[in-house]
Amino acid sequence: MLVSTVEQIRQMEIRGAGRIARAAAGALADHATVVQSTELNDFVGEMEQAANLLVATRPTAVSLPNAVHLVMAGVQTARTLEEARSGIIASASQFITSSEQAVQRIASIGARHIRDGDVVMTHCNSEAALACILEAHRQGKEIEVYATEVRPRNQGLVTIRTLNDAGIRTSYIVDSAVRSFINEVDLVLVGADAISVNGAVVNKIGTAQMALAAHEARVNLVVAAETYKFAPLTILGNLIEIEERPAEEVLTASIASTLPHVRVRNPAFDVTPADYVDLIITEEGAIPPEMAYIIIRDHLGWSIEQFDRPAHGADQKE
Ligand SMILES: O=P(O)(O)OC[C@H]1O[C@H](OP(=O)(O)O)[C@H](O)[C@@H]1O
Repeated sequence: MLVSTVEQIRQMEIRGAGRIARAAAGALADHATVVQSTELNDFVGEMEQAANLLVATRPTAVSLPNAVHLVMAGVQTARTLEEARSGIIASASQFITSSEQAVQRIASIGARHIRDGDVVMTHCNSEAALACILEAHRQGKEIEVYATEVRPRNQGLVTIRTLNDAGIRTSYIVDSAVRSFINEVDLVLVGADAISVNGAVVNKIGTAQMALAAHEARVNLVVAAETYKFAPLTILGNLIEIEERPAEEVLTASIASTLPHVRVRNPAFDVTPADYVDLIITEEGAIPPEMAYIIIRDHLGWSIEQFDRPAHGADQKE
């Protein structure tokens, strides 16, 4: 299970920041039950190796290290192997349940920000953002969605399938058509893979240009994100790593081999500065991006005081 989960996350068969986090928690719980060690130290070592393997699969979605951190939290202080094992299993199950509840809570808070008659534009396939749209629809609001294609992995297909199944009128557009349609839109609603202490939002590549278009057209941009999408280490000025994926996702190897002077760049995410974000819907409530530090301090338990060196340049640069 550990090896297959690692591979599925790497290959994006399991994808979406929340789903990745829950899959990692589940894989750790499963690994804790199968590890053969008879000594506490060996067990802890094996589990830490598994944790590192999971965290290394995809570098951007901070939900992954946050989930692993929460699941592994008690392991260092466990007095016996059994205590360490049961602690991991319990924390993993607690994380999975609270993550699912967080999405439901975000749906009900987010739906309040979608009005009857609204046209909503979304990008990529975010469970949290879609939950808000589905909940607004369930409440009987007449809404319409513009969903992008999301090159190169086409996650937009998953989004339009979900919207179609719910009976929501949807326009499917190529990524480059965002600005052409932004004036027909009342609200942009997207998810997040990571949110920095200064409120910058890291999400699927193309989000930042959608945000720019929304800003220019004076359309509000709302982000739906669980509190474990906030990145504690950005307090120290650490930047969130933007994953660059294989060239073959963009250009087939057979075409690429005929173009020796062409290099493909394939970043999976981009950074939307806080200035372009109107609201972040978390399970704890809707907050302005400027309140990101409060979430990191009060809900993830990391505060600036715990570090012995001062924070420096905490801006997430683009
Ligand atoms: O957690 P939820 O809201 O489902 O998704 C959050 C974000 O995770 C996805 O990343 P990818 O498709 O795994 O690269 C998208 O960028 C999406 O907006």
